[in-house]
Amino acid sequence: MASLLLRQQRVSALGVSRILQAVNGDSFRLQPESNCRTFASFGVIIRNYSSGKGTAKFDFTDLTRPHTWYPNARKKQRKVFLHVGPTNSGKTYHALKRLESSSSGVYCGPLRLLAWEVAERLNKARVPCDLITGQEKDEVDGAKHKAVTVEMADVTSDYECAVIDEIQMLGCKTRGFSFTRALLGIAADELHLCGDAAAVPLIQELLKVTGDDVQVRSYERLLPLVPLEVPLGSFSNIRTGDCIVSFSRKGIYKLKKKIETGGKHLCSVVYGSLPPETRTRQATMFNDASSEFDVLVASDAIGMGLNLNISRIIFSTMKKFDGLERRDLTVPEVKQIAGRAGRYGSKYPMGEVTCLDAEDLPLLHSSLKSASPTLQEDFLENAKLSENYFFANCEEMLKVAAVIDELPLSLQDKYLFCISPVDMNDEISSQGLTQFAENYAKKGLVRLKEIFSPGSLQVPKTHSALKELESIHKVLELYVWLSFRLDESFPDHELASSQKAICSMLIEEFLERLGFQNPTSRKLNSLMAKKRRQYI
Ligand SMILES: Nc1ncnc2c1ncn2[C@@H]1O[C@H](COP(=O)(O)OP(=O)(O)OP(=O)(O)O)[C@@H](O)[C@H]1O
Ligand SMILES: [Mg+2]
Repeated sequence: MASLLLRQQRVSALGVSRILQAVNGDSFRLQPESNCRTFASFGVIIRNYSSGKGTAKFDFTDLTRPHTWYPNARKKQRKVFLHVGPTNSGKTYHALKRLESSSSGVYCGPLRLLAWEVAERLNKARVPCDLITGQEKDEVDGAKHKAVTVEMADVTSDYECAVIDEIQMLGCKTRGFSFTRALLGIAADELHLCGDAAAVPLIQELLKVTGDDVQVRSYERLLPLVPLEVPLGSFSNIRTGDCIVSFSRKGIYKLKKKIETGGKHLCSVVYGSLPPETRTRQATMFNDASSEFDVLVASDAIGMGLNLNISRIIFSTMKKFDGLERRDLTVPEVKQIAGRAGRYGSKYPMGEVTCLDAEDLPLLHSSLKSASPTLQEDFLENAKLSENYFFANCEEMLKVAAVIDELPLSLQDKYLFCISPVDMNDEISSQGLTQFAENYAKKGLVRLKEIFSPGSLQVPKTHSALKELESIHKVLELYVWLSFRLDESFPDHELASSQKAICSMLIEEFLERLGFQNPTSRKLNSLMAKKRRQYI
């Protein structure tokens, strides 16, 4: 099923006075009402066609036709190409070739790293391309192309060509609605969708009603991926080009330490809560053959679309805590991660994959042999929805809603805070959000200095200080995000951006110092200092 998100205010006692907006339908108008304390009551799903003048035609229940929410896209008969196949099979490559040769276009990816990679690539190919993510806007003179994270996709502009990468994510409970919105809403003559074949039947079904012309192109892996019969066993068997996978931050640093203690390798690290720019630099260092960082320790943050020079993936575990329980990795997860090994065009002729422990090998082998389960309708929770859709998981938003519900803010502002990139499970980050929202409600102006003293940042000395710095980075990132949307009320955009950059530099400094604890020779130290200068 494809995910949808709607925002709502509860219908008042009279039943008609509260106004709702379908977020997916950018054509709808929002009419916030005062004294509305109902924002935390997401969950009841209602849609309204607002006239903008107080009188409105209501259709509270019919959510069965989301494709009609995007009139711009519906004016076109789009040519839709579905590029499907396993990882590393050239799906994105072919879609990007088409994007590059079009007169205007947009690339929508699930990760900032991917959007960044595409903007780099197009600009290098002399196709000026803007980079737009929730937190950054890098505009290039004369650009007719954009590389964006899917949440930033614009459904009001016209493009010749659009690419939505990792389209199977439209089934994702938390972020899927943005993929659904992009799929139904982008007004492009040609729409290229790249991803897992598991999404084909659902997309064909969803696009039956749009009048688009849909073609499927299947790809084969460009380099073989070989599941090994033997586990890694000992860390002394680690070699250049290895990527060892762990799903916890703690686990990642433990592995890094173990490998570096051997004195032969230095490890780049990539995991979700690292600042994105740090992730990019760590990945770049690993990819650079002249860098001493020849081994990667990563979480599943590397699992989507990224091109890394990995020769062998080693699963340190086949279990992952998903917020509720520690469970086995799913077939698509194993395939996505394992598929990172053996990048076409790198120096490795094939990819290999294994586990640290022999007991995990059977699950690895069986997962790689299994077909990914197709995305399909598995429940009809709400009879008012068309059977191909389900509602987005709003849990994270509800946590924010609960915090800001009492504040005297307009519905629009409350909604903005609800969709902001805050990690409410992180104490510092959630305190940051609360304070921003409170100060904004009180004074309409939020100065960064009120909650943060510039100049106070230092290289962390302990893991808990590192964690704190990661959280501070999140708060600064939140400020930058808000400053893009409420620029007059959050005027310290430059300061927040520069402090954010310092934060990630300090984190990287810590990561590099970790690498110094063990290396054997002075020569290596001076090499590292040189590298560090290069990457700063
Ligand atoms: N025909 C080609 N010529 C040259 N390079 C190619 C070609 N096809 C793919 N590549 C390169 O191979 C690598 C993998 O391709 P790509 O990223 O398109 O794979 P993908 O199928 O999208 O994988 P994933 O599922 O991981 O996103 C990239 O570095 C890409 O530039
Ligand atoms: Mg890809």
